[in-house]
Amino acid sequence: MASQGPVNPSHAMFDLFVQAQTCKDVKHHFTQLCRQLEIDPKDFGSFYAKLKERLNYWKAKALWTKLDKRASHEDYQQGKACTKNKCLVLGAGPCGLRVAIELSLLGAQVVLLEKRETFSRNNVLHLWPYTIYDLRELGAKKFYGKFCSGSLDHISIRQLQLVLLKVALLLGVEVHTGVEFQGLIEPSGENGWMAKLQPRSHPAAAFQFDVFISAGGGRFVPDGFKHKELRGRLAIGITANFINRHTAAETQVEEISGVARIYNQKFFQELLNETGIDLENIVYYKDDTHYFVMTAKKKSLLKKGVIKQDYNDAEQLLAPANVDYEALCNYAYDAADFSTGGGLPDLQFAQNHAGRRDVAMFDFTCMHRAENASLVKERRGKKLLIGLVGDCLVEPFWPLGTGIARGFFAAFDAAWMVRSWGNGVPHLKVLAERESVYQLLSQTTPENTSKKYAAYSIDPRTRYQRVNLSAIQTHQVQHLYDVEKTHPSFKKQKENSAGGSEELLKWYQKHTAGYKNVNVKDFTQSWRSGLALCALIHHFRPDLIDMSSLDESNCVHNNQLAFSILEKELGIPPVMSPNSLANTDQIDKLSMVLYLTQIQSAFCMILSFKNHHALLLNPILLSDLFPQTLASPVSSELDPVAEVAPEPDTPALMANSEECYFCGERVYLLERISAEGKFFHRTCFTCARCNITLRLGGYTFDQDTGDLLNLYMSILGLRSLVSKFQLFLFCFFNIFFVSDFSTGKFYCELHSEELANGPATSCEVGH
Ligand SMILES: NC(=O)C1=CN([C@@H]2O[C@H](COP(=O)(O)OP(=O)(O)OC[C@H]3O[C@@H](n4cnc5c(N)ncnc54)[C@H](OP(=O)(O)O)[C@@H]3O)[C@@H](O)[C@H]2O)C=CC1
Repeated sequence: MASQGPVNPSHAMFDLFVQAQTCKDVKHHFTQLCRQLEIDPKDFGSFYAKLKERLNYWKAKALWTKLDKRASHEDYQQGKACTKNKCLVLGAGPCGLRVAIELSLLGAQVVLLEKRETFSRNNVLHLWPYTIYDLRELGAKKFYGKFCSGSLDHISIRQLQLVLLKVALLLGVEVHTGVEFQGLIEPSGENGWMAKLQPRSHPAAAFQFDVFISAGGGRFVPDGFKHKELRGRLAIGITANFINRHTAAETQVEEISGVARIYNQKFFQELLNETGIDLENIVYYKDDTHYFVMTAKKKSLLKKGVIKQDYNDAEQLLAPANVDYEALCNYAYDAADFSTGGGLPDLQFAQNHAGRRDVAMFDFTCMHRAENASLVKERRGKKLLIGLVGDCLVEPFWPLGTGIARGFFAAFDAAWMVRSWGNGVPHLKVLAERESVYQLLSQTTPENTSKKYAAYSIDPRTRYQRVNLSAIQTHQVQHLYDVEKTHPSFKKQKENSAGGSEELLKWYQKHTAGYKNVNVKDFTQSWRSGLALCALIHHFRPDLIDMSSLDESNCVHNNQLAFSILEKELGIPPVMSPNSLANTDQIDKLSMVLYLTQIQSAFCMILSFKNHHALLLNPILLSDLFPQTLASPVSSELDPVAEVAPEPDTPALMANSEECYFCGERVYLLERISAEGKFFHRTCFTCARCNITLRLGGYTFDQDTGDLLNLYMSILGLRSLVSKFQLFLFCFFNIFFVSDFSTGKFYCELHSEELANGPATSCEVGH
């Protein structure tokens, strides 16, 4: 009744804003509220403070208490960490909105663009415990009373978007819907980085920014980033949403949090007998809609006429032209009706954003993942920090329950990156830190992340259990700094390196001149036979090599000889195998330059130390400088003044070559990769269970020695049906690379999930 509502118009407007159930209504009531309170939302710096001051309404105050608590976290530096930063966020999906909230708490000006006008995703997302905690602390329950009530741990995407949109607006984020981002516009004249938008005349097109966060969803890849596609065996997913009228009869019907064929043969056989529908599994969640997601067998889809023609290629198979939409609706309807025992009366499809019946079919074993999470572009001296979050960074393999949880993690990590940027941390360090954290993202599970949800902040150390912010070094992210070729710093860098290589080449020419079959004219082919290296060694230490015994055609032997001497006497490990140098199609120039620079440094020091005999009086210093030389019997024959080590400023080559962690063979610098402090051949880096090749950042390492998977398998019989369903899913979709924390072994995503989660994790149903 009208008389029971608040009398103060701004209170009434606030209530309407809080209760609004569409994106349009939220924005409309927000504008009305701002007008009523005479606050300009563009005044982002003081907007929230003014709002609090002018809306002294008990309902609002309860919300302010929550938001104040979050804002008071030390990471935000009292909202001053990023006051100079202007951030453009692309995408008002859950992840774009979540990162926008964090950026505004850091004090940045945040403009968010979304091409859709409406929030119409009925699909339901499973929430990890921390996401529930996080959303509660942002006031989710005040905006959506039913939020995770009782044992519910899911929410429809559109409800989640509405909650986050409201919070973002209250914190001063400028949200524009119906605007498409079409690319970056490089700085020119007085202008900094801007965005090309559709419509072109949109006011946000004038926004100049120094941070760009892309949360544009799974298929959106901003310029400069590379996506990898991971594809498993075909698994055809169908999602369907039906209107929930919230009647007593509907309330009675129980949710199905996951049932898989291998654990309930009878159910699926009956379904097949009665309807001709053949499924691997089915999930049903009751939310804004009745939401069903199921995996259907291709054969039954063909038989029921849902798929018109059989193709091996999944894209062709599921292309809209090859799908009978009517038949698909019937298929989904019958499956939903059967699995709920006909308990949902008058099943009627909800509408999707296109105003059609909300049913979709897709190949959900195809997953994209960005190779890196960040990038810095510099043009005309203006730097732009770019970061990816959400599906745009890592698309979830939804049956594993990872999507929104990892999406929020990435949003926090991106905010932490922007905080460093705002604090003036050098750009390469910002990138290195962000990429160090990104390596861990695919490994996160509810089990291996910190349980102290209240302590979670944008600081990765509060969430990831084993994070090393310096795991990746600045020199490893040079390629993520994209500076224009005409920029003075680029030119200088290039000149220096060119000049440096020329000097190096001349030095080698001088010290190998006159040797038979040795002609140093480059950093690649000239070194293939091994004679040039042997000649150099002979030049400085003729006693170590008999040049007359060497045969130019015996390249592998020559290389082996030179590598051994250089390693033993100077402590410089080879960067590749003797065979690789002799036979590879393309010798890596950069690696050779680095290797030869090491050798040059070492021999130069020998020469220079000839005049510094005093040094030899200090044996401790000597042993520090020349460990190999002093330890080796050969070295005792060396001229003492020659006992020198390479310069310490080339750490990469200082490390000795290692044995491969997997095969035990020697692994050379050029061919080696490392993870968890272990070195190995790229080809040896495979999952301990399924042998699939792993990638860095996409594995889990288990330190213990026992294989927990066996343990989980053995206790499987004691677990619930849902648990079995999960394990079944993990086995069924055995392709994705993650990792685990239980065995001294490396695991792919699939098997790590099995290990880390065990069969107890519930499945995610959003997609
Ligand atoms: N159908 C489903 O159930 C889906 C579920 N999800 C789940 O949602 C969660 C978070 O996803 P999130 O990473 O936020 O991504 P989302 O896909 O939810 O959001 C990205 C948004 O950005 C919009 N967008 C894309 N390109 C542009 C552009 N050039 N200009 C303006 N807007 C653009 C997208 O519109 P548009 O979609 O029209 O391209 C979309 O609304 C994950 O858990 C994920 O699994 C994500 C996608 C689909």
